Amino acid sequence: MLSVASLEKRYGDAPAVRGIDFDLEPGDLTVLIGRSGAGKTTLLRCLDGLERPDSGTVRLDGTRPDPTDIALVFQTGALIDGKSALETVLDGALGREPVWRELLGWHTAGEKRAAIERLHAVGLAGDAARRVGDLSGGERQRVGIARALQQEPRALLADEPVAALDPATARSVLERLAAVVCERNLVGLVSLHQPRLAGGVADRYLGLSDGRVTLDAPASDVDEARIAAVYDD
Ligand SMILES: Nc1ncnc2c1ncn2[C@@H]1O[C@H](COP(=O)(O)OP(=O)(O)OP(=O)(O)O)[C@@H](O)[C@H]1O
Repeated sequence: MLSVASLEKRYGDAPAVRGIDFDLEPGDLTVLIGRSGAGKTTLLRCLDGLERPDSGTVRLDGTRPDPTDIALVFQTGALIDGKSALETVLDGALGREPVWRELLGWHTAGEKRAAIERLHAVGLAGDAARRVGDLSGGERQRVGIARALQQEPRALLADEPVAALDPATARSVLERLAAVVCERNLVGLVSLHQPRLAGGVADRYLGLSDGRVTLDAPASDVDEARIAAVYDD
């Protein structure tokens, strides 16, 4: 379980997130919603360790997470166009393999097998050799998810991973995310600009308004009015 308690992050004097408390169960995909500036990215970056919170705690199953325990997928995938899909996924093992091996691009047979399996999990097994720069937006995002899985995280976070995609492609990427979170029993937390896309894939909703949690409920208890209230606050 990912447990967040009393999390606060300020930029200068301005609080970006404050008094954040929640628990997320593995196997569930939680959709993080809130207006622009509500603090979604800041929260995800604090969970991933890219930002240091001013106060509060983040725990995975009761202990402080290791750097590789929590993976974050970015909006544009943050991929290098010239690399193949397979090479990109292999990069996800950075931090788990010796630095010299990463620098030389040497990977063990086991890592390569695992990377192919992760491409398979996101529906791209046949695209391992393709240049990332030649892939569609949805395929790139799925490579980004496979790379995050290669990190062997216990929690998979994504910051607006489908913002640049058309609705049908966005939906299929979210369905893949939900599937890998469920199959691998990961904690899943994904921020979305369009909450409508979450219907049917979200197990839980977490809503932020002005840096505070104003919605934390299973999807079965959340209707359009509760979602709208997060944006009205
Ligand atoms: N590096 C930074 N320096 C100063 N202020 C920041 C920084 N990053 C975020 N903020 C501020 O913190 C608040 C929360 O921003 P954040 O990016 O977390 O919101 P968000 O919900 O992700 O917004 P969006 O949906 O537009 O991406 C905003 O007021 C923002 O201006």
